[in-house]
Amino acid sequence: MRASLIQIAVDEGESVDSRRRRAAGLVREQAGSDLVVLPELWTTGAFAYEEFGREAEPLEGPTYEAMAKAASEAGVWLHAGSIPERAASGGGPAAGDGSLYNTTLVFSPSGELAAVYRKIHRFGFDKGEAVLMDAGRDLVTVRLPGTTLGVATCYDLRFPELFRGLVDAGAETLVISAGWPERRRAHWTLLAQARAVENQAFVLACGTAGTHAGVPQAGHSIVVDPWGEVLAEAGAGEEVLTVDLDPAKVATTRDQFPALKDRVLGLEPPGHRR
Ligand SMILES: NC(=O)CCC(=O)C(=O)O
Repeated sequence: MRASLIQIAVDEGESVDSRRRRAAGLVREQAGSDLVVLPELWTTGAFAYEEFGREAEPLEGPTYEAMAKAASEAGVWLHAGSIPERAASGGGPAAGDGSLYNTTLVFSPSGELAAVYRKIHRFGFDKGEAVLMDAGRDLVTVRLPGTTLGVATCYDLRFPELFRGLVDAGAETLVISAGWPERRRAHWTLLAQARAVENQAFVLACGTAGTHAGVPQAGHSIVVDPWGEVLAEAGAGEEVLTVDLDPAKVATTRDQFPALKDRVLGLEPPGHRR
């Protein structure tokens, strides 16, 4: 399976329309790959909080249209990163007409919508995304020929229980789209490897390059195999990271080193038994 991670630069000098056209062109250039991945909130920038409401789109808005078309023209499975989605109804904290979500779209090679994932862990503590957007509730997996994707977004990477839930639902390839800042790049690399090792799964983590809202982005998109080996890692700038994976490696790793079978579930809290 050939996967291409498009680490697009999200700089303030470029309009959303221009970046959308450029992203579609980059997806089309990946014809021949099986799976193409874009990062989190690449239309606005993950830290451009003021843009979220202004640039929010309905699910089937301009980014959906452009990405569905690009997926079918390239003939690839497309994890189209995420968009600020204004849901048709709801009424989230700062949403106005409807709730805002950080929403991932996945398209099949014929351009059909295959999955929608709304980010569960919102970043910012008591500001930014955490107050502007609503939280998704549902884990999402997507069956591809040869592997099952488990979908997660950026800050989700810090929450191992989400990934265990995806593995329990059959995920073998964990795809994380992100807008991770340079300041915490060491966490990004470490956590990507940890999620691969503990879940004995491939990790495809695609971030952004550039600087928006004064936040330099880490880049360094990374692909890790189920043994924790880094198969490929991008630099800091805009780049397409392409890697060939053998999906069967998940089963062989889990058979040869069956640590997942040794899980002990339902542990009691301290002091429960006297
Ligand atoms: N967009 C995000 O979720 C940022 C996450 C982040 O910066 C971190 O976890 O650190």
